Amino acid sequence: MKDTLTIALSKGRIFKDTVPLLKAAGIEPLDDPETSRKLILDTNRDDVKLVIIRATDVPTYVQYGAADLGVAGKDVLMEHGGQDLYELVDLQIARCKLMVAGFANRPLPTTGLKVATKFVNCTRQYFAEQGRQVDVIKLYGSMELAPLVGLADCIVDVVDTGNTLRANGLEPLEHMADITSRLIVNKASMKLKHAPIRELIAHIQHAVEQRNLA
Ligand SMILES: Nc1ncnc2c1ncn2[C@@H]1O[C@H](COP(=O)(O)OP(=O)(O)OP(=O)(O)O)[C@@H](O)[C@H]1O
Ligand SMILES: O=P(O)(O)OC[C@H]1O[C@H](OP(=O)(O)OP(=O)(O)O)[C@H](O)[C@@H]1O
Repeated sequence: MKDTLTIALSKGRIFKDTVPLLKAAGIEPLDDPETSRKLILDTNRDDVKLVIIRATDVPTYVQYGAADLGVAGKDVLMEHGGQDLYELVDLQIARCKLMVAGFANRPLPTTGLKVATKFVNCTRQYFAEQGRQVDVIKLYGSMELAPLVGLADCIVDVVDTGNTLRANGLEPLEHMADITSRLIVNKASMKLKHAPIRELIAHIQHAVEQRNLA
């Protein structure tokens, strides 16, 4: 019997940008997660299933082997820590930057700096490396609101066009990391299902290169 491969994806931009890469590997989902309520999607291949989960949960499913592979942003991977998984292909999708953002003409306090973010580990590490003492306030979304209502002096979040920051009177202040999404693989799956995973990776890698040439 053929090994089954389970691939973890999040709805929205990652799903949308991953579908063409999967198609190049001969894998086509039979449902659209934007319209279906199903969490496990069949594909045109009996041996490949997609599981649709929150972006932040993708590394966890892959770490524990509940999914063999997944697609996750580098921001999410840095925050997770990357235990028990390999980061194999930079898919160069969902490109953005992890940044510190705040009010343009208000210097950040040098002591007692309050930072609101969902990226608490990345944030602690970034400021600790610079010897800056911070209070990190964990949020789950809409970080931009925090400085506006005095919850924090600044935020750490991903920025693409900068429109969300601008719309809220904020600006990017410090660049922390360039972000793209990566294909990740569970370490045990990589050993046990080596051949089908290698084949899938080769197709996806090729599709990324072809897309970049176009
Ligand atoms: N505005 C953006 N432009 C480009 N890429 C982005 C943008 N926002 C987020 N990303 C990247 O896409 C990934 C998935 O983002 P998405 O918005 O689908 O999930 P999320 O809402 O951040 O996560 P969750 O649902 O788990 O809270 C992020 O981890 C990041 O790498
Ligand atoms: O610089 P911009 O182009 O404005 O993009 C940045 C915004 O994108 C992300 O949110 P997203 O659009 O994914 O919304 P969500 O995470 O709340 O779904 C992020 O949390 C920022 O709010």
